Amino acid sequence: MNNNNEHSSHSHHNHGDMDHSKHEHVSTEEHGDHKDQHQEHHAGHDHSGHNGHDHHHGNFRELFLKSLPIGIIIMLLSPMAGFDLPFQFTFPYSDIVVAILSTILIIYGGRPFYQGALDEFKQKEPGMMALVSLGLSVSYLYSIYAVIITYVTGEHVMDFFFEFASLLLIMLLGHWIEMKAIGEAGDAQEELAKLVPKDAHVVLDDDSIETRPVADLKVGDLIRIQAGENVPADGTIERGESRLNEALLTGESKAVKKGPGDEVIGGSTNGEGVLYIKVNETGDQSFISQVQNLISQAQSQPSRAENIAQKVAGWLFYIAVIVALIAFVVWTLIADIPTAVKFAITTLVIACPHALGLAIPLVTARSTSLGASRGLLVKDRESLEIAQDADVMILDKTGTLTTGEFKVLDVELFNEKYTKEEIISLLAGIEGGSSHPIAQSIISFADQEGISPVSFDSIDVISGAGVEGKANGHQYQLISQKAYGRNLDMDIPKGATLSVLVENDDAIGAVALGDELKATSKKLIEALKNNNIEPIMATGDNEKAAQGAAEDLEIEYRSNQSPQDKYELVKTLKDRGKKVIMVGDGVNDAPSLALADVGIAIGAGTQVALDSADVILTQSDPGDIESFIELAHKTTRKMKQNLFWGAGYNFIAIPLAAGILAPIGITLSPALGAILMSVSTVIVAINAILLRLDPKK
Ligand SMILES: Nc1ncnc2c1ncn2[C@@H]1O[C@H](COP(=O)(O)OP(=O)(O)OP(=O)(O)O)[C@@H](O)[C@H]1O
Ligand SMILES: [Cu+]
Ligand SMILES: [Mg+2]
Repeated sequence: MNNNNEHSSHSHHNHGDMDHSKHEHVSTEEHGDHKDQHQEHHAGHDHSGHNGHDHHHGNFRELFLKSLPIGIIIMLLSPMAGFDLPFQFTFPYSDIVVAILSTILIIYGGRPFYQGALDEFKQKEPGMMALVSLGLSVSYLYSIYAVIITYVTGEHVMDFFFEFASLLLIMLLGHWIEMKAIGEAGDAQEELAKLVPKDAHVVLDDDSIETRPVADLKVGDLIRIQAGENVPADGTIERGESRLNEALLTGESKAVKKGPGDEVIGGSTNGEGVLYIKVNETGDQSFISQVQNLISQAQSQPSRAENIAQKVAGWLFYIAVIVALIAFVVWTLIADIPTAVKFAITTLVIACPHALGLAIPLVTARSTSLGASRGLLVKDRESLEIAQDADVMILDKTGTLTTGEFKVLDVELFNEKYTKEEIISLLAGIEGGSSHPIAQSIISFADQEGISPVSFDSIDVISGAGVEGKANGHQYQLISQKAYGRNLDMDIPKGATLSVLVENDDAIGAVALGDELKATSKKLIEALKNNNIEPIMATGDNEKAAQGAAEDLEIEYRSNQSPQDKYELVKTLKDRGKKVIMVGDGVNDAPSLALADVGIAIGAGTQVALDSADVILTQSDPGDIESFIELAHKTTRKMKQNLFWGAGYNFIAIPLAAGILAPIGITLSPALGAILMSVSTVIVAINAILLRLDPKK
């Protein structure tokens, strides 16, 4: 088992490359060469570290079931530790039969352990497989030696065939159970992969249907999705209406109603209706495989706790071997060689770097899949450990705490040259180049008024201030009042966001917009305060708008914050020794998201924000920030428990196995040692499975 080292050597920093037409889609795309390296590296050892046994060391279930009869015969024919138990019988030369059966058993049933040990030595990280192999080898070889001596000298020397057989059987059984328990902890990637059906029904030109493997789908294909089927690829609905469940992809548990023109994501579940969709993305480009990439990226970064666990697990092999040698020498001196061999074997077998090696990966696997099912994509695993003792959370206002769906409250004119319609047409035109929530709101407003946008020749975004562009030979800007820098002669509606339309440095119009708090914002602020995380709202919006929202939420705030100001704010707080979480959605939040100890990009944010963030919330629900904090707390707690258990177990088990309590009559047999070692791993796995999130309120 090489769980100890597979996450060690890579830390990928990939930058996504997203199709801007679908902001709700989170995507990352690795650079070609990177990806190859990644896969190559993992080809040798298993990727997730949770199913390595089946791949590398054979199928433990089958090995156990086939080894069982041989093992039982050996145990029946050989006296345990020299004592004849009532169910045992021997006959002349039965020890020769036992020796032959044991040889078959060690070759067949012992193979996975020796192979595992070989892998471990190749990677210069001997671990549990090496220990088990040593234990098996010592008991087997010593017993063969005992049989030979017995026949050569005629004097009976005690053998360990009983111990050898029981040890091997328990090891096989233990690993079979382990594998099952580990499997339960969940593999987010596998769960996602299961969502995509194998076949798709392609509608051909003559309207007939051909069922094709999903891998053969092409962009532009028209496919039919029957009621109740899963969607095979990302696409746009051409015909039909239905409710789709995207729970595993976006965390939205309610089915979403969709009809012609709406986009559907591969992997979501179709409800009652039959849908005809045109395929937009397939394979690597699809939303689901981008999410899978993200998860695998996160899983390839070792977390802090994991680093500790790996170090300790690395030492365990040497500790166990040294203690076993000491036990052997001491027991040879105070008792006899067979006793000494027994204690040495037990010591080798009981030391389980495995529990320690799995302690953290299992919790991570569990917490990643738990997070993903709530729409929390953790790109950087350490962020869970850091967020857990955060001091401050800086929240952006627009789109994070508020809906970002602005209502146009007022359009003001400052120059007789333009009519109101012309101003609105200019506003809508210039916003065509912006991805700011204000832009979408103004464009739909113009659309509703039946006003078509002016066509702009070029548009540039002025980060944190607005947009500028050229149309009809004129230079226009749509910027905040702060950026405009002069007073305006108008009554600004209370709490409104104001943007000024400027032509050649003169205001020709202004638009006042109103936004509302999201339903769960207030609850989030309360939850943060309860968790001793101080919330601060930092917004690029004007003082009045900021104050209004902050008063409703009862939080501290900073208004008129440029991207630079937000960055400075994070920096100042960090310099003061605070752990800072930053939550944002916009382009202008990217620098501070990257600087903060934990950067959370919320919902339909921009690609830049998604790239710089450590955590991505696929929905725009502030309640998910609460879930993230809860996940951080629970994950860290489980990690600590598992680490404590995995390390503490050895602390007690190794001396016990070496016979330290023999003077007061407590000793362990190799078989019991094997049981304890398996149990300790299963406990770690079960503890990880018990990681649950409270139901979303
Ligand atoms: N595309 C745009 N159209 C019109 N005005 C804009 C645009 N982008 C920015 N502005 C103006 O600049 C101000 C600051 O924008 P910025 O993006 O920094 O903050 P914000 O996103 O509104 O608020 P927050 O920081 O809370 O998200 C806005 O309040 C707005 O007046
Ligand atoms: Cu193990
Ligand atoms: Mg913003």
